[in-house]
Amino acid sequence: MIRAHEAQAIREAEAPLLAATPTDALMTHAAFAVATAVLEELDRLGARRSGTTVLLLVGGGNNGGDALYAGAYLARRGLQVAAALCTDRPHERGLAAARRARVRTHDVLDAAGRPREELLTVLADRAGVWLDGLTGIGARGALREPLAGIVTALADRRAAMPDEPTVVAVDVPSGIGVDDGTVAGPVLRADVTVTMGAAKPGLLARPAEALAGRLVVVDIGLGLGEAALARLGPADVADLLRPPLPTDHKYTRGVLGLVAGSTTYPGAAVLAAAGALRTGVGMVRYLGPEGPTRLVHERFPEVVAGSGRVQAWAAGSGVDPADEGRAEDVRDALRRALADGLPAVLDAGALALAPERLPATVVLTPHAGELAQLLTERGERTSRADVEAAPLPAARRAAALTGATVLLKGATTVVAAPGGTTLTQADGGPWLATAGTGDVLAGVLGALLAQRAEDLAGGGDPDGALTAELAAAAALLHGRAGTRASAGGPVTALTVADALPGVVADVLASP
Ligand SMILES: NC(=O)C1=CN([C@@H]2O[C@H](COP(=O)(O)OP(=O)(O)OC[C@H]3O[C@@H](n4cnc5c(N)ncnc54)[C@H](O)[C@@H]3O)[C@@H](O)[C@H]2O)[C@@H](O)CC1
Ligand SMILES: Nc1ncnc2c1ncn2[C@@H]1O[C@H](COP(=O)(O)OP(=O)(O)O)[C@@H](O)[C@H]1O
Ligand SMILES: [K+]
Repeated sequence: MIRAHEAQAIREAEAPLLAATPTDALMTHAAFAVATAVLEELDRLGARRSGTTVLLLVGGGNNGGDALYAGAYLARRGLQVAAALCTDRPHERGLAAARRARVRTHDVLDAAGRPREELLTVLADRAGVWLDGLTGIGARGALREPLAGIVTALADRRAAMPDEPTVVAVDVPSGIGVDDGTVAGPVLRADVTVTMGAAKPGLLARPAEALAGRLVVVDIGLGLGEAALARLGPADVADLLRPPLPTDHKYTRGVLGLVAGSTTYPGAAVLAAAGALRTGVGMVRYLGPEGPTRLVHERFPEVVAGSGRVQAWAAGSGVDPADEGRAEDVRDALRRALADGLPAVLDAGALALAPERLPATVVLTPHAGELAQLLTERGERTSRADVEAAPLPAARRAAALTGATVLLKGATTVVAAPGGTTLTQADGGPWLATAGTGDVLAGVLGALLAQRAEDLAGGGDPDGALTAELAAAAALLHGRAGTRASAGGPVTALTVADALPGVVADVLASP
């Protein structure tokens, strides 16, 4: 599991260490890790250390101090190091250490505090590695001048260079929303981000996540509390799955009630059923009109049609809320879930049919457009673009407004529980952006809720912490199934579902 902590929590955890250790001990530790990451990156690229020039981009805070100390290490290892001082107040001891190690320093601001673009360009062109130490967790909002202009000029330069430099960000790519993953102004896209103490939420949430490159987390010995955001790995998902026991029978493994598909969209029924069956449940009970039922049976004769006892519900995939008959089936399933205290997934058409408030064991699974509509219907005018610009805050807001757990689909999936648990998963590739994969996901999540119904039913998970982890687990299984089905090429929703048993087996075998 990767755990991310907000800037304030990092500061609070740093404070006692800063007081107890010699001056800059923490910073030199961080800087050593940055220098090591630069050397490893050069080795990976097959570049010679002695022939490489590193350009330090130095801002006025401790982030710039990290860069200066890292530059000193690199200069001692035989690299050519130049520092572009983008502030009139660089970290003093860091600057002295860099100069002692023969780092050449350049003031890239003129007397009026504006960037000397020609000098910056010359320095940028000479360097094979740029180390971004402009701002870290101390930055507030979008980068201001002169840093904004410097970053814009560098980004333009980089795009025009025949051999793009490798960009290593110190702690975070300067200018990202450290706590929420938003990108409000110019940011230099990094190939590697070396982050101190713990990951930050913005490194695991879009759009900022896409600018961070490979993530290296450096342990500097911080005693941190509960994470603000987490990302599951396969071993975490293995702990959440409930594989069958020798004593199990179909009813103890979990029965999923499925209300998906309609005369207009019959395929969704097959896809959601496939997602559930291939993830592993004791039984799927399908409720729907004759056409979709027949289609489900052609593909999955094991599905039982008609109502009966279930442990969890999945409703809404392939249902048009304007189709009154089907809408009533969704409402009926939801009424039963609420009355029986059972967990449920509400997808697609069910989102518009959801009441104002729901329990945390109900998971809403909108994509960005559907989430925008959900928020707008609850009095907070939001567009799809707004959600895409700030998916993490949007998902959290929807969880707070509805009381439900929210799984926001997209290139990175965001899961937010009303109690505050937040996870993001980025396990699949863009080939998953094809019709019907969302229906498969609803089935996968329904299966996981049915498997763990004993822990969720009857008010078992009031703040949604477990529900959210199961939703994130569903996103991991679904994403990995997408990758496995794709093998670099296109997928169809059914091939994603067909890849699930192999992914489940791999996950269960993971250490
Ligand atoms: N305190 C320490 O000893 C340690 C600090 N660490 C580093 O220190 C960083 C935090 O340092 P600071 O608290 O000094 O803060 P930063 O270095 O992140 O940023 C503060 C500087 O940025 C400027 N600034 C703030 N918002 C801005 C904006 N929107 N546009 C332009 N400039 C802006 C401020 O005026 C100030 O000069 C961490 O990210 C990490 O890299 C690590 O070295 C670990 C140890
Ligand atoms: N660019 C992307 N990269 C990775 N996964 C994606 C991307 N775009 C969409 N997905 C995933 O594909 C699925 C699409 O679901 P959805 O939009 O509901 O499609 P549909 O309604 O057609 O089934 C979701 O699981 C989503 O997270
Ligand atoms: K930085």
